Amino acid sequence: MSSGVGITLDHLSHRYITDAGEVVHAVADTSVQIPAGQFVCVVGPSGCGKTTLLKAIAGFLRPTGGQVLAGGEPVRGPGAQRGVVFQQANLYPWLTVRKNVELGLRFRGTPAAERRAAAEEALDLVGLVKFMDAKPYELSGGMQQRCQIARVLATDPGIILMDEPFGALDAITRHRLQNELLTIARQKKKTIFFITHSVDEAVFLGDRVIVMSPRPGRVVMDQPVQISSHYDRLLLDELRSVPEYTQLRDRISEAIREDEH
Ligand SMILES: Nc1ncnc2c1ncn2[C@@H]1O[C@H](COP(=O)(O)OP(=O)(O)OP(=O)(O)O)[C@@H](O)[C@H]1O
Repeated sequence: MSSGVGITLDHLSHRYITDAGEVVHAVADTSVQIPAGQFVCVVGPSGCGKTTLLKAIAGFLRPTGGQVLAGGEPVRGPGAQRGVVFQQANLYPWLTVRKNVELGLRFRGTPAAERRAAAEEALDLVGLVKFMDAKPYELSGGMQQRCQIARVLATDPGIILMDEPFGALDAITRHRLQNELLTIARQKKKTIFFITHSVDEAVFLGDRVIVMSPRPGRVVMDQPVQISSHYDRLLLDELRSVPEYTQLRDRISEAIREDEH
């Protein structure tokens, strides 16, 4: 199993040129150092460049300024070391859950037996072993997201990039998946870059919360979160109501509101 890989955003900036020829300054001079194994949540107003940052780390776009390093190496395109989880699961409807999870490994030419073992292990982690032979349309929205997470886990990347993965789920399923993801993150020690609109979700999941300004996005708050390490014996759900948790959540919400004015 490969463990987490560090990420460096080195004076990253990005300007898009629209089809109409307008320049959109999405991200301004952003430098962030993310150590291997850290769970970082990014929040900020709509359009502040969160997805642009994620795409630059994934290697889906070349930033117009600065650079991204993953494990100390410049990112020049997508790579096996970085897995991406989107808001929509994008599963192939004609493939079973297991075959969907094996897909990344199949593209890499991993032998069938190895693929199967990795898929089963990943499905076990997300609690979907019983549904291995089901088709995606037989799964609920939450289960489809679990399947997408398993597909990324099966390829064993050092970095997992998540773009509002629970944004389309109902509140109860969302809480459940947050608990599961936190358990997996602690167990696997991957580096996780997680975009969300929910400050509550960010404080619950993150070892650190980064708050971005309105466009052009830059870091306006960089907040370590150590609540869960202080409350080791509490159940995950109980963590959400400890005073430190609610205070931090309010402080971050306030920082976002202040910056919007
Ligand atoms: N391909 C593109 N061409 C032109 N402008 C773009 C393109 N992609 C994004 N933008 C613009 O860049 C800005 C940042 O977009 P981005 O998707 O990174 O923001 P975001 O913080 O993830 O937004 P949201 O929270 O709404 O998902 C926005 O103003 C968006 O309209």
